[in-house]
Amino acid sequence: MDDPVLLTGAGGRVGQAILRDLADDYDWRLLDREPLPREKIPESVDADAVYVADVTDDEAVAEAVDGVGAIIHLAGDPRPEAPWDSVLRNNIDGTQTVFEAAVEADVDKVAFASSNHAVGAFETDERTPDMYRPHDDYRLDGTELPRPSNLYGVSKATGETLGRYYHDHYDLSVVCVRIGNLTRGHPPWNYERGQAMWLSYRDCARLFDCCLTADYGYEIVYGISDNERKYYDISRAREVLGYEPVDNSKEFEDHPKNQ
Ligand SMILES: NC(=O)C1=CN([C@@H]2O[C@H](COP(=O)(O)OP(=O)(O)OC[C@H]3O[C@@H](n4cnc5c(N)ncnc54)[C@H](O)[C@@H]3O)[C@@H](O)[C@H]2O)C=CC1
Ligand SMILES: O=C1O[C@H](COP(=O)(O)O)[C@@H](O)[C@H](O)[C@H]1O
Repeated sequence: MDDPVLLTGAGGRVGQAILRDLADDYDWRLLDREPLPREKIPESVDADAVYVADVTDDEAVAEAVDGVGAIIHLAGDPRPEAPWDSVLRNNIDGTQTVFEAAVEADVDKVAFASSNHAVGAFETDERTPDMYRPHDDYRLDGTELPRPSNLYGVSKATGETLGRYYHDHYDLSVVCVRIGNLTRGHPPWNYERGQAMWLSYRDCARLFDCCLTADYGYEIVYGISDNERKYYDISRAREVLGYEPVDNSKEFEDHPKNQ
């Protein structure tokens, strides 16, 4: 990808995981509604490539998108318990604004940060906790319909559907990454669900790197590390995107904080 890449929500956890490993690999433009402190901006990024803007501001988004080849769209309210007015504005309206700006500016591809919470209601009382354990072979693979856990999950499922619309009607390449649980350094302690859907920082960067370099039409993939415990099948991410995760939450299983 020689053209600039816009990263929305650049100051957050996922954005910083991506920039930590890919700062020098792309010509980044960074957008966040909060001013980014110096330590969150890679040295390779000029000040005029940093946009302080809300993703619901269509004029500001159009300016940031002009001339980019791809967008990684992360900005939004990430709280599973977020109220409807917030996810409606930040996640649904903001995502539609980004997709619309992308087609207006003739952008090639958009990687959209969806979530495990778009499908959290598959985790029924009958299936849990077994589905979080290595012996269990229950899998979601991205072909299933959404079954959101909460209104935040509804907003992520809506973002996926917006992506489908902009792909089908405007030929925009769209990949929706149902991100699991991103934590730095180690998986969440004493949390089987979180360990089954752990996404390490370096695997997060590897996955979004693939989203920028691979060819695809419309895809929904799961964003987790190569965990032994899992209920998400990452074959599609491997096959279509070339994703090769290197971490596995099992490596931390005997850590004292897990006992
Ligand atoms: N961290 C995780 O484990 C997971 C994250 N995700 C998704 O990934 C994305 C990023 O999540 P995190 O980095 O964890 O969240 P975060 O809260 O650390 O970062 C989000 C960033 O987006 C910015 N932002 C929020 N609303 C905005 C708006 N309306 N306009 C412009 N900027 C705005 C915030 O200022 C913040 O810097 C979110 O869409 C979240 O739903 C999905 C699944 C798991
Ligand atoms: O979508 C998200 O999912 C992760 C994991 O969910 P949790 O309910 O197991 O914590 C969450 O940590 C993150 O904030 C959220 O954006």
